[in-house]
Amino acid sequence: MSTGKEPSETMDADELLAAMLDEGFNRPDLGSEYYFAQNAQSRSRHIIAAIYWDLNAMWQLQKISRDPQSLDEERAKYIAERRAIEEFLDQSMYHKYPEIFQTDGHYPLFDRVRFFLFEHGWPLFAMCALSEAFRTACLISEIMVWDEVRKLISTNKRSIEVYVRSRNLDWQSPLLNYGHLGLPGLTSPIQPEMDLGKEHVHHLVQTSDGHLKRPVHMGKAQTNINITIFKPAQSAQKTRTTRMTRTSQKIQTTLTPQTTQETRKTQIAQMAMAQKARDPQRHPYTYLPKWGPCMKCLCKRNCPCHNVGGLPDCLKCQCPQTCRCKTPKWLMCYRCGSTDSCTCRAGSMAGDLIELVEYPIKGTGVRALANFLAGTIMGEYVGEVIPLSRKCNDNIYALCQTGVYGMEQMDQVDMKHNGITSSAHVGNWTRYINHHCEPNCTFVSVLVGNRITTVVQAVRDIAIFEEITLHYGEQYWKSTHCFCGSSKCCNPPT
Ligand SMILES: C[S@@+](CC[C@H](N)C(=O)[O-])C[C@H]1O[C@@H](n2cnc3c(N)ncnc32)[C@H](O)[C@@H]1O
Repeated sequence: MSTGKEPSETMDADELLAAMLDEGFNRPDLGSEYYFAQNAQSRSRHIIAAIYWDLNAMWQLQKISRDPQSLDEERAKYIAERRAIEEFLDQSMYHKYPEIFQTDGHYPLFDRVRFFLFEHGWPLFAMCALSEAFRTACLISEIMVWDEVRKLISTNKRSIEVYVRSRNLDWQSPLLNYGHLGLPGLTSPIQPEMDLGKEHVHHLVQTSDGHLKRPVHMGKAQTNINITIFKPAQSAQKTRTTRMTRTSQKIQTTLTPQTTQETRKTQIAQMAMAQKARDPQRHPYTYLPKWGPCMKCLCKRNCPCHNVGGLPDCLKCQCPQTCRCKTPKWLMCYRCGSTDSCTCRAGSMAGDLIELVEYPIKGTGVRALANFLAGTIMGEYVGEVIPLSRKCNDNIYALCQTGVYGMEQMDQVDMKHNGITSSAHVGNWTRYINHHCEPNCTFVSVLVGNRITTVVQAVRDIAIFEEITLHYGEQYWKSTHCFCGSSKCCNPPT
């Protein structure tokens, strides 16, 4: 609504703000109420992201400290963190129950604690107190920022509770320190209302009505795995009886008594190679190094430095003098950059900072619990590998595994499909990423270790609590409507 006035010195703050907005100021001058409110909101979002980050860090520390092989420093770090939590709870208790403290020590009066406890009770307070960001915000943040943090905690109360409980974080024992003092209302909520700690964290989906469910597909519970699995026994028979017999028949017919011993040897070697290539034990995504020209000097001969990416700082390359050697070349590993066969795995921390939630119509989806930067590798798309020789009945979660793209060496790898990764029954959290016609992530096929694998990578910055999305390809939506809600939707509901 236009006020029709120009900003002037006689206006009060509200009028000035309205006039400035009329004039097309998106961001009013520093010092205005509007600016502070905006600033408080953005700062509170950073604080809530830091709270989840800390809870995750506490989970990792707790796991390490309970490991009998952990180092003394690691255990000391965990103990120091626990002390900081207890100290914070002491301050909060003192405010609530000053009579129990036989001390002259001064603790700050803490209205924030009182309101928080009134709104959410001790369990959520103790859970949040595990985070240093929460403790600091509670103690020293500005009032407007704290109000925003409180609002965000209120709307994500369930999410925080599920995060802490499903990771078996020990929030109870610091509270039990005060149990013997007979504090009212402390002992009962300590009992867990639900036993989430036994399930993998990605076996829990938060429903819109505040419940939790275990993901199920075609009547079968979906299980979380860390790496892609391949069962050669299931695909072995078919490969052997069809392709293998045909190859050996062909070679046998050419083996006539007149063939010289030399040719015979070559043919046997060829047969062995053919057998190896069709070995059902071989993982279909294994990258087989190839012979080829040196990419640095483009001398079209094989180079000993394996410098297929043409790295300018390669010291090994002595081309063109030594380019006559015959060394198989490797693509560069996406993780470590090595051109030798390495043992890398496409691990990612992002899976610890997401949660599974149910979205209307689309079903289970993935919500970010951190601010992720563009380019972050969110996770590897894992599942059961179905070789091309086997029929795949999954048309919901199946992903074709192609050669490596998104890399300079694209032209050196066949772009044909190597197999299908189906995560219908076994897979990780990435299988729940819903489609969006303007997604924030994309599939990238890369070489990691000696396997070609598909990872999910952020294409733009993703803000905390945003849904993580991918583009499945327009083909996927030929016969069904897409409910992404984008103005560029490929097949919106009519
Ligand atoms: C790979 S799964 C994603 C996880 C799935 N939501 C679930 O509950 O397991 C793909 C399926 O999710 C649903 N889905 C994902 N994105 C959607 C969208 N934009 N509109 C409608 N349905 C969607 C469709 O049922 C689709 O077949």
